[in-house]
Amino acid sequence: MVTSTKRKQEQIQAVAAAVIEPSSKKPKTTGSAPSFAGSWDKLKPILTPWILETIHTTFGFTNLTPVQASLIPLAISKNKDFLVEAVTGSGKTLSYVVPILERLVAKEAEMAKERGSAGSQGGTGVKGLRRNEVFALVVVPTRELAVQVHAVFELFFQGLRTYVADQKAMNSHGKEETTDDATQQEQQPLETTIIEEIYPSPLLLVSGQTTTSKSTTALPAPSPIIIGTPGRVASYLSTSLSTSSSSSTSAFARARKHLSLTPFSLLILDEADSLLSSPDHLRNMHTIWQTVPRQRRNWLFSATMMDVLSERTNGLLGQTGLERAGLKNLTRVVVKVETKVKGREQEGNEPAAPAEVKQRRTPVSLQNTYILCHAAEKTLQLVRALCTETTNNEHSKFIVYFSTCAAVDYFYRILRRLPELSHFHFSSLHGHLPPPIRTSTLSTFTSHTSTPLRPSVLLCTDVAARGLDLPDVDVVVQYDAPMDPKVFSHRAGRAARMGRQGKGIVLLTKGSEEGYIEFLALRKIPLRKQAYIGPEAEDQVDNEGGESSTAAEKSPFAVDPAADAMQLAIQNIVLEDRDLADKAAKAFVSAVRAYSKHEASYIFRLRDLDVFGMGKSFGLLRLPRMPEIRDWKDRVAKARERQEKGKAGDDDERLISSTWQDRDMNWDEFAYVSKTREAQRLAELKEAESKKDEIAAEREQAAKARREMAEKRVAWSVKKDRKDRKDVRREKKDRKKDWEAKEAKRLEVEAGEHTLDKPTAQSSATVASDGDDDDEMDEYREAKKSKKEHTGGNMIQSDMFDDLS
Ligand SMILES: Nc1ncnc2c1ncn2[C@@H]1O[C@H](COP(=O)(O)OP(=O)(O)OP(=O)(O)O)[C@@H](O)[C@H]1O
Repeated sequence: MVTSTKRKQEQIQAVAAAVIEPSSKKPKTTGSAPSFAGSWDKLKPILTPWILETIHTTFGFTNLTPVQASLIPLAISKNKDFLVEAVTGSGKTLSYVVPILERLVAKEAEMAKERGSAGSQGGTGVKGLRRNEVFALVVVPTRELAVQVHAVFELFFQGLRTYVADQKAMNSHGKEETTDDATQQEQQPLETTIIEEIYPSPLLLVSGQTTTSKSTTALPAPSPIIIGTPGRVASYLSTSLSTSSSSSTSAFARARKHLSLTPFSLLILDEADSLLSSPDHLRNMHTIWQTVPRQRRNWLFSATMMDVLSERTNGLLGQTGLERAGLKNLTRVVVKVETKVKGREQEGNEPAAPAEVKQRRTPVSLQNTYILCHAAEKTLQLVRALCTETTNNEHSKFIVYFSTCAAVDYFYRILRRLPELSHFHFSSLHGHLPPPIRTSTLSTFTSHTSTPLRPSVLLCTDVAARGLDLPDVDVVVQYDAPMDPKVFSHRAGRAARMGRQGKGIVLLTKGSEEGYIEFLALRKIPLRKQAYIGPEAEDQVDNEGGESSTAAEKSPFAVDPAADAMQLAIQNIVLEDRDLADKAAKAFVSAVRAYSKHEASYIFRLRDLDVFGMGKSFGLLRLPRMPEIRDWKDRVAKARERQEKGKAGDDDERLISSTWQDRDMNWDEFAYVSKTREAQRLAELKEAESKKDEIAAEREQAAKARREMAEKRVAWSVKKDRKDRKDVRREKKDRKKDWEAKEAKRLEVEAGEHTLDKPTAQSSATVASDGDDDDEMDEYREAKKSKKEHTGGNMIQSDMFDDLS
C-alpha cells in the first residue's frame, strides 16, 4: 500500500458544526464538535422511555451525531419547518424518525384526552388516534430507500412491544420499582392497551403494491405513519380520498373510514432536492401538497440541500420555488464538515505554516479519488481497480455506478465472466428490474459476507445513489460521472458512513472531463489523483498531483495495449450469445444518449466523446448506426486528411488516435443461446433469404424513390429560385415603367414651362440609388446612354430644339 507523504503531514480532524438559523440569513459556523455530540440520555427534552430504550438496545447507540443533536430537540419542541443538510452517512434518518415518534406519542395522548375513554368514539379500541387517521407522511425518491426507512420505524415499534412486555414481566414479578412519576405516567396507557392498536405498523407504499384500486377496500389500511415514493403516495392519497367526493353516501362513508387526514401534522421529504427537481416527482409532490392539510410542518432533508437554494432551475428548487410550494420560512439546520490541515514544516528554524481549515461536503473518512484514462481504457481501469483494491488494500465490498440501466444490465453479464473477476460476487440493481428482484438483489448484496478473497460488487444506476445505508461498503467506483453533479457526493457517500473509512474512485476520460475535478473542488468536494493503474499496479494515489510514470500516461494519446486485449476478452464473451451483442449495442447507445444529458454539458461534451474508444470499452463487435458515430467518423476522417497535408493540430491527433475496427465475423451464423429466439431469428433469416430478390428490388426501389425525392427537392428549389427571380424582374419592370411614366410627365411639364434645366440632383440620385441594386435599370441606363450618344448626346435639348424649330 502506498502511503501518502502529504497525508503524513496532515492532521485531519473532522469538525462538525451545527448551524441553525432562519432561511433568510446566511449559515455561519457557530462552533465545533466531535463526530458525536452528546449522549441520548442527556437529550432535552427527555425522550419517551420506550424510544430511548430502543435506541440503546435495538440500535445500540449511546451518543447522538451532530445533526441529531441539533435537530431532534428543536423538531420535538418547536413548531417549525426545517431544511436540513448534513453529509452522507451522518444519521439524518434518526434525526427525523425520533421526533416523528415523539410527536406521535404526544398527539396520541392529546387525542386520547380529547376523545375520552378508549374506543368511545372510533369504535376501534384505539385510545387516541383512530385507525384511519394519518399523522405523518415520509416521502422518499426510491423504493429501496422507502423500504429502509420503513424498517427503521418497524424497529422502534418492535422495541415498543419488547419494552412493554419487559415492563409487564417486571411488574408481575413485583420487581418494578418506579421512582419517576413521569415514567409511570408514560407506562400506564401502554400497559392497558393493545400496542398494535395504538401504534400499528407504518404503511409502506412502494411499487409492486396495490395503491390505485377503484375500491378502497382493496387498498392497504392506513396507519398514523405512511412512508413511500411520491407516485405511490400521491395515488394512494387521491384514490383513498377521491371516493369521498362521490355522491354515494356509502362510498363516502367507506372512504372516510378508509383514510382521514384530520390529525395530519408532519410531511417529511427525505432527499428533498431530488424530489423537488425531477419533473415526475414534482408532479406527484404537487398532488400530495394539494391533498394534505395546509396546517402541517414540513421537514426537508438532504446531503445536498443547500446547493439547490442557489440554483435556478425549471423545477421547484431555489428559494422562490420553495416558497411557491408553500415551504416558506424554513429554518436551516446545516451541519458542516471541516478538515484542519496542519501547515507544512518549514526548513530550518522557521515556524510551521499555520493550520488551514477547509470545509467539505463529503465525510472526512471518505478518500475521494479520480483516475484519468482514455475512453477505450475505462473497463480495463474498472477491472484493475477492483483487483488492486482487493489485493493491495484488502477491500471487499464495492459499488459501481453506471449511467443507464442497459449498461448495468450488460456489464453485469460481462464482468462476472472475466477471468480476472471470477472470484467476485456480482449483483445488479436498476429501475427496470421488477420490484421483487430489486429487493432480493439488495438483500443478497447486504448479507453477502465479503472478504478480499471473495469480494462482492453491486453494479447499479442512481436508483441506489441516495440514502441507502448498505453496510461495510469499502469502495464506490463511478464508471460514468452522474448526470446531475449533486448526485456525485450521494454516490460516493455509500462508503465511509458514520466515521467508517471508505474510498471513492471516479473514472474520467482525458480531455474536457478533466474539468470535472476543478468543478467539484469549487463545490467543496476535493478529489485526489490516483495514477492510471498499470498491469503490475500498486495502489498509487498520487498525492502530489504529479503525473504517473506509466507508459499510458506518458504519451497523451497512446492507448494502453491492454485495452485492446480487454476488448477482445469481452468480445469473446459476447460471441457466446447473440443476445449479449444486442445488449451491448443497447447499453452503448443508451450510454451515448445519456452523455448528452449531463447537466455540466460544458465538461461532458458529446462532441468530444470518443465513441470508438467507448465502443472498445464496451467490447462491441461492430458499431451501431447512430448520428454520433457518423459525426465522429467524419471528424476522424477529416483529421486524417489534415494529417496527410501536414496540417494536423492537437485535437486532430486525439481524433486520429481514436480507431475502430469491426470484428471480422459472419453475422448470419451468430446465434442466440435461447432456442426460441434463435429459431425466430433463423426463420426471419430464411424469409429474408427467400425474399432476397424481392428485398433487393424493394431496396432498389426505395433508393430510387429517395433519389427522385432528392431530385424533386432540387427541381423544386430550382423552380422556386426561378419564380423568385421572375418576381424580382417583374417588380423591377413595374418600377421601370413607373419611373418612365414619371420621367415622361416631368419632361412634359418641363417642356411646357420651356425650361432647359437638367434633371434635379434628387432625381439623379434616385435613379442612381435604384441602379445600385437593379440590373435591369443598368441595362436601361446603358440603352439610354447609347441612344444619347447616337443623338449627339443631348436628347432633351434636341427634342427641345425640334419643338422650337
Ligand atoms: N447516533 C448514532 N450512533 C451511531 N450510529 C448511528 C447513529 N445514528 C445513525 N447511525 C447509523 O449511521 C448510519 C447512517 O445513518 P443514515 O442512513 O441516517 O445517514 P444519512 O445522513 O441519512 O445518510 P444519507 O445522506 O446517505 O441518506 C446508519 O447505519 C445508522 O444506523
